[in-house]
Amino acid sequence: MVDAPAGAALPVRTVRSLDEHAAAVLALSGPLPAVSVAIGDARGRALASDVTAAVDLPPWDSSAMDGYAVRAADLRPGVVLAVADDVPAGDTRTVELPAGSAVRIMTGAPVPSGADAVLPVELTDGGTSRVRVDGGVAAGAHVRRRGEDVRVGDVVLRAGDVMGAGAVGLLAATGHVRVEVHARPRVAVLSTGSELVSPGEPLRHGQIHESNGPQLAAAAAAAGADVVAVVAVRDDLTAVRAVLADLAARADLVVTTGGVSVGAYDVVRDALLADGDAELVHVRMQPGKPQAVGVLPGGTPVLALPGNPVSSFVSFEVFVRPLLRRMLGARGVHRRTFTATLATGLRSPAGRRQLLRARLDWSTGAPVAELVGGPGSHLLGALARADALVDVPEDVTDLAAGSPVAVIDLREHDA
Ligand SMILES: Nc1nc2c(c(=O)[nH]1)N[C@H]1C(S)=C(S)[C@@H](COP(=O)(O)OP(=O)(O)OC[C@H]3O[C@@H](n4cnc5c(N)ncnc54)[C@H](O)[C@@H]3O)O[C@H]1N2
Ligand code: MOO
Repeated sequence: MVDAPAGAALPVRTVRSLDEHAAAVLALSGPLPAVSVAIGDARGRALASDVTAAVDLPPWDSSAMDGYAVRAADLRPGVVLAVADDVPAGDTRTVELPAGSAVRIMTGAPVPSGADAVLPVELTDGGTSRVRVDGGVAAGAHVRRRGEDVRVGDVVLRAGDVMGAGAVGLLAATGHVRVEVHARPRVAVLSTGSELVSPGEPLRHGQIHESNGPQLAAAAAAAGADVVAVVAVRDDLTAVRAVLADLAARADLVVTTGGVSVGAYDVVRDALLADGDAELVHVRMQPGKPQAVGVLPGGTPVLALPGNPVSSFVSFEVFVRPLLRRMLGARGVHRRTFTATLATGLRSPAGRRQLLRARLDWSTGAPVAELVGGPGSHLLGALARADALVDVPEDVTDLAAGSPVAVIDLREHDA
């Protein structure tokens, strides 16, 4: 289906649903090539290959308590055992437990051979040469067996896992110094508009501060990208073409905002049609209707988002972020979604899937979505408060307070 604006000599647009456009965007790239990184730099990266354990965890039978390594059968209340040795954590000797005695041991120290349990110090008089037993424990008590957690050769992390703090700890514990991950996508952000001035500069009538660039750069970095450029240019076709060519040469993905609609000075649209292999799209969504997708000369993918700040924010979430996650090599590229209860009623345009900013209230235990900021795509004031997007299907025009709604969770999660 195409959308040809009446009267004007404007280029035709492909009309698509949000899901159709998201699929077209995801087709732009697969995961980037593998690189090796130190485990200290692995957080937020996706593994390019499975990781196997290089050691057992625990690597040897280990005490879970401060106390005495014993044979459980020797324990009777009131019995006194000779303390044959003292094994602190870090003791690398191979110690043996003589018959009828105890070895003082600390948490994390290797259990002497011959011992089958650790008697916590609280169940004794704490003696250092002789120890009085005040209670008993069963065989196996407080002993962490070699390999009970992880065995050498076990696959502990899989290709496509995005590593959080837990994964980094596991890599270190299982003996890894470096891991193979996918390269971070290098992203260049281009804002267009002659009305844009840098934050901090005084505003003349007709001017606004450039906010999409910093906003998208922050979102891309949070998604795991390496933001290599954040540039703003005037609505000048020659300048936009030159900047796009420069950015294409240094990035794996170029993201633009503004100038993609039907205006007389919508220069991104014109630059992409002049130089790129790109498609102008009318997406049946609100906000985010005008989009373009394609490749720049040299093959660098380009996504052109609408200029309204909320439109670019939402478009990033549903189009750019999944592509970045795919390039990063993540197995799951989409945000978590779940059902929440709508706090207030809403209306939505027929034939456009609406994504409304919301704040989730968890105070009752189940999520309640409170809309923030209104439907206008210029309403930045409440954007920082939004931690979810309420997802209203194309054919739904009215929802009453208390209705169940699908929400996209915007909060960051590891993995
Ligand atoms: N006649 C029509 N006009 C418009 C239509 C339409 O279908 N017919 N669609 C509207 C919709 S929906 C959107 S969304 C916008 C998108 O247009 P552009 O992508 O060409 O964006 P601009 O016109 O350049 O800017 C829109 C708006 O956003 C502000 N802006 C742009 N860049 C930035 C930035 N980097 N930082 C902050 N704010 C920015 C800009 O000043 C405008 O106010 O088109 C509608 N029009
Ligand atoms: O699609 Mo525009 O993004 O509705 O405001």
